[in-house]
Amino acid sequence: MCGIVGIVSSEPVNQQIYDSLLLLQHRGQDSTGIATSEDNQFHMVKAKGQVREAYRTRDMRQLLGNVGLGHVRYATHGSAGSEEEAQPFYVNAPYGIILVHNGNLTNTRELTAELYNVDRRHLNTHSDTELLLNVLANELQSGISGLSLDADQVFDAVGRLHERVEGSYAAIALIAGHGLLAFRDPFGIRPLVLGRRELPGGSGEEWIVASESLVLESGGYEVVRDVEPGEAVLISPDGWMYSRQCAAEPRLVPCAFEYIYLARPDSVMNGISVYDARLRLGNALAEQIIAEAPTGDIDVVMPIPDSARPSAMQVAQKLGIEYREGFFKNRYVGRTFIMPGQAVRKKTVRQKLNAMSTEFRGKNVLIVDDSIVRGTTSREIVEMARSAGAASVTFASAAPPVLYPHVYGINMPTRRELIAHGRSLDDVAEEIGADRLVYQTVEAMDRAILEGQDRVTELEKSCFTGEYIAGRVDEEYLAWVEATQES
Ligand SMILES: O=P(O)(O)OC[C@H]1O[C@H](OP(=O)(O)OP(=O)(O)O)[C@H](O)[C@@H]1O
Ligand SMILES: NC(=O)CC[C@H](N)C(=O)O
Ligand SMILES: [Mg+2]
Repeated sequence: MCGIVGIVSSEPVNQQIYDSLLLLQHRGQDSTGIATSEDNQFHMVKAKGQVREAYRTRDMRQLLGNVGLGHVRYATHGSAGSEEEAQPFYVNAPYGIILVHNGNLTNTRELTAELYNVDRRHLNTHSDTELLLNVLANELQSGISGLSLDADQVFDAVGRLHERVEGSYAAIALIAGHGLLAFRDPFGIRPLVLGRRELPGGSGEEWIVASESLVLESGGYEVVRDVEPGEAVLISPDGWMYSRQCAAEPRLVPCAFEYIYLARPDSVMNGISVYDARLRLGNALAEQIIAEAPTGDIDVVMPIPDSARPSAMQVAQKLGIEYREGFFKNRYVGRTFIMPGQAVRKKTVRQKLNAMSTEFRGKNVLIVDDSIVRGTTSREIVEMARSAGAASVTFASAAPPVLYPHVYGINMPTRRELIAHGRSLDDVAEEIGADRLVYQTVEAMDRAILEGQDRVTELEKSCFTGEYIAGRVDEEYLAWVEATQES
């Protein structure tokens, strides 16, 4: 999962893009990049690591221009450690295009072959984003004659891109001299939101597109709306906004994992508040706990910081059991799950969380997490709770068991790494060392996330059900991913 942002202004955008990326850091920690456009010249800086350490003052000074975009990467295709695969990506024709992408393409093998054999395009990395950019460039190139490019030609090109590309993609591109283009895949799996603000003193207006609404709010932008699934939005360098539905059959099916774990709680996605969804997941989980596990002996409910807090609060309230914070987090350590490599994830859980023994000694604790994926966190946490003196540990997950790979932008590509895959509830409890284990059901998760609105009626939840909505994702594909991707 990555974070993306693009801004069109009548003032320099470098600082605003930097600030926006800081707010999106929770979506990707592997690498980051910013590109700006000044007249017809692009400036670009990319680096490994997090936003704070990636940019120097001299880099920021170089990023001139009133139009720009930025990216924080959490690799799902190719290599997390590769500087060359850090985004944005650039092609020089037609016009010059720079692109950032959140999502994961699934027909990369077919696209790689087509782009070389038919379109005669050179690919220099293993990144799926480079494929997406080259398809866009190719479709733009094939739809123009002469020098001019109008909004309809751009939207036609995005329409042809939708026909060629499978998987998930929310993308933002700069087209030299023509402004900023943003588009979302026909299922709207990954988020993208559009905002606007008046510049102080009536000196014009600015447009922004970003992965999460909190970026807009923090920058003082009015949230205009989500970019629709399949839709493309083009904002000219002088601030004119054009939009069109470019997909033949758009259908909004956003990723459930955004609401469960990935997004910041203070964001609203597709009309659903992430925080409210997490509260409702907590309510539903409490009902499940009541139905499945005797709670009479439980002394305290505890969250695993940070993402589980809203759900854990509701569990405690619904069960009428005291809510306590027993795990403390080192705020200087990033999110564990989105780090590349299992060894570093495992080591980091210990560095990140510490169990305070006074809160555990002799107590029967109910620990709530938003999800159990590889079990890296839960295994360590249960062990820490026991060493801190817990009498018993009940573990509850606000998400259902993760049984299948996620191929649409969350890096859980192989079945063997998923702790619940091929294991019964009791086996998983034993694996993580818990006395009791309770999972949310898929139906209850659906209801909890979707409640209270009618805009979203279905969620992308293949990692729980094994049903993949976009592209050909079958046994052969999953086996190929398992054999080739880093996990
Ligand atoms: O079963 P696992 O493979 O360990 O994955 C699940 C865990 O990873 C995430 O936490 P993370 O530390 O990434 O972020 P957070 O601080 O936002 O909770 C998530 O909140 C779970 O705690
Ligand atoms: N998490 C993402 O959105 C990743 C984008 C792209 N697939 C990459 O690996 O760079
Ligand atoms: Mg967590």
